[in-house]
Amino acid sequence: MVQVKEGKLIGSGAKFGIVVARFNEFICSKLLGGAYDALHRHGVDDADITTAWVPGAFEIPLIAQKMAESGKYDAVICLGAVIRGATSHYDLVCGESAKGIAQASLKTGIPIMFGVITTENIEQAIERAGTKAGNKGFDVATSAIEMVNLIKEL
Ligand SMILES: Nc1c(NC[C@H](O)[C@H](O)[C@H](O)CO)[nH]c(=O)[nH]c1=O
Ligand SMILES: CC(=O)[C@@H](O)COP(=O)(O)O
Repeated sequence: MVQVKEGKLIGSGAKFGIVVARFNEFICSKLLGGAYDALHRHGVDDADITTAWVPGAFEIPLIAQKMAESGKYDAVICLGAVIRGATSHYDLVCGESAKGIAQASLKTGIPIMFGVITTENIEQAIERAGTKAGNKGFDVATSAIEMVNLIKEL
């Protein structure tokens, strides 16, 4: 009989860190609201959520790793919005943010969720921050709950 493991979407009792970028705050605040909504609707109390604001997506990995290393959190949710400008800066910020978050998760063994939206324009960002494409903050927060419970099952 094949053993199948998957995480339940029950968040009560788990502790979550959130790292959110202030750059494009109009978008990121909506992502944060979506993450709070997901955590609350899956039973997470405000007392079990800690939110840290950083200047931009480039700074997310460091604070996410610090949170993960602290032992205080079962998962860390990273939220940001990188919107392409006129130069190659977009590619560097996206790449380093994604790589840094992934490396921090593997280094610490704590689920660190990639909730940084990377878009070609503001319209695409708005679509992913609570309009026609949903709210990516809600999605990654829900995935964080799943990962916390999956790890407990292993
Ligand atoms: N252009 C965007 C940035 N740029 C700022 C960097 O993330 C970083 O804060 C700065 O280079 C100082 O180290 N950040 C975003 O989150 N989104 C952008 O679109
Ligand atoms: C994603 C970015 O870093 C972007 O906002 C920077 O804009 P620009 O490439 O026009 O300097």
